[in-house]
Amino acid sequence: MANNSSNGGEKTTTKPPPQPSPLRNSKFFQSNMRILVTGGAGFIGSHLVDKLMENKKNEVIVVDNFFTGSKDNLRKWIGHPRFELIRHDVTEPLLVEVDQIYHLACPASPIFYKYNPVKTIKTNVIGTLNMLGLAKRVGARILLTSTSEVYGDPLVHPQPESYWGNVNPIGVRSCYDEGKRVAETLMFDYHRQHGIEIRIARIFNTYGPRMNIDDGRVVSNFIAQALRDEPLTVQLPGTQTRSFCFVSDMVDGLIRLMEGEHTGPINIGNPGEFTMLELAETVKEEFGLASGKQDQLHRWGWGWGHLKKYGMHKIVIKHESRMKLAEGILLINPEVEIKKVENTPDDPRQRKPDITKAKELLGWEPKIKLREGLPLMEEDFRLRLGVAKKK
Ligand SMILES: NC(=O)c1ccc[n+]([C@@H]2O[C@H](COP(=O)([O-])OP(=O)(O)OC[C@H]3O[C@@H](n4cnc5c(N)ncnc54)[C@H](O)[C@@H]3O)[C@@H](O)[C@H]2O)c1
Ligand SMILES: O=C(O)[C@H]1O[C@H](OP(=O)(O)OP(=O)(O)OC[C@H]2O[C@@H](n3ccc(=O)[nH]c3=O)[C@H](O)[C@@H]2O)[C@H](O)[C@@H](O)[C@@H]1O
Repeated sequence: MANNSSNGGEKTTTKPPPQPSPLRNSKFFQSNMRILVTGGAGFIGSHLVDKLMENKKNEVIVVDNFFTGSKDNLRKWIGHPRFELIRHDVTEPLLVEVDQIYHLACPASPIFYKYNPVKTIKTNVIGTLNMLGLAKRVGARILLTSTSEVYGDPLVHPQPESYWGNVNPIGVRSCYDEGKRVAETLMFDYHRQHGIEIRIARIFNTYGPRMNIDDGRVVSNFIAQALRDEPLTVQLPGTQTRSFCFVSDMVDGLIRLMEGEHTGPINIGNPGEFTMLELAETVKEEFGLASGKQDQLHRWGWGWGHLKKYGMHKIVIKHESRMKLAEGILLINPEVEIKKVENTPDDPRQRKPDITKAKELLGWEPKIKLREGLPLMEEDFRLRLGVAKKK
């Protein structure tokens, strides 16, 4: 579409979208989808690589600077003929022939992204610019893992994608929150100006195996503290809420978004909302007893829900815990303390995704509840911490 600038300057025309490489129709392309995963050595990225590699038609290239990720997360793929790992910082240009780009490179834990805020915003802005430039050059479809932090400390609850957010532009979290907002802006500008195929996922709090044990995020903190018999540190006020999505559900959502026909942004998260105090209590309950508490109670003919209804479940937990402690099969001390500690500035007070779009446009919704996901993460942490189950 031509448009005349108001001062009679040069006519500007929007270039036609780049045609996919003619090689795309070659037998080779049809037999192999080449996928770049930036940040693929990280928590979500390494689970995404596992899933992508299950498809024998996929070739996966991971680039990562190992700031928060680890080669250990990818050890089972190193040396595999359809897999390549490149140490590369996305703030530097990259040249690889690929068909799809999952752009996950960015430290996710507040402790890490606040450690070097200038680098964090460079990664989000320059890193995303470099990946968009690559997508334009090779005609690749690109997915950005954005975040619920683009809503800031939301005044609308739950958060739909149409909500523009309530973000502090100069706070200690702005490197990440505003960095991701600019990344989204760049994605849409390349889409409108150059016809790049884009996909934007707004990821909500995700947890699961392979999270960094000491990366400071709440679920990893509580589980590591519980296993080390340390107090669970609830940051004030403790009534702030989050909604937690298990990593396998998250990966499923990302792949559906990439393979689908919608640019997004689309919220991907679990609408199950908890306060931090409730989360701490859940960790205590779930880990205060080894598995089998449900069978034990059913043997007694008591339904867990029945007990909870009359508030008796806490008495049973204490009783059961003391029994199992004696039997030496307790995972943690059920009396582990919950300690309230100071919080950091601009911590959002509430967060819950409206996932209507994900359901309707991607046919996706999370399957794993928090009480099902936590034990899967506890097993991973126990093994990595070398905390043997007592029986
Ligand atoms: N986990 C969550 O709860 C969550 C929530 C919302 C959004 N996200 C987003 O999802 C993505 C992955 O998050 P995660 O939880 O796996 O985090 P993570 O920190 O485990 O993984 C990020 C990966 O990116 C790499 N990386 C960071 N900066 C880089 C750079 N400049 N160049 C190359 N590699 C770089 C890290 O080394 C790491 O391997 C991030 O973009 C994050 O913002 C995560
Ligand atoms: O889902 C999201 O979009 C965001 O979720 C997290 O950000 P945040 O929710 O701040 O993550 P946590 O550090 O896990 O904090 C969650 C809540 O737990 C509290 N918290 C944290 C740690 C702790 O030990 N105790 C505790 O109560 C925090 O104050 C906060 O209210 C991720 O770190 C971000 O990368 C991501 O973008």
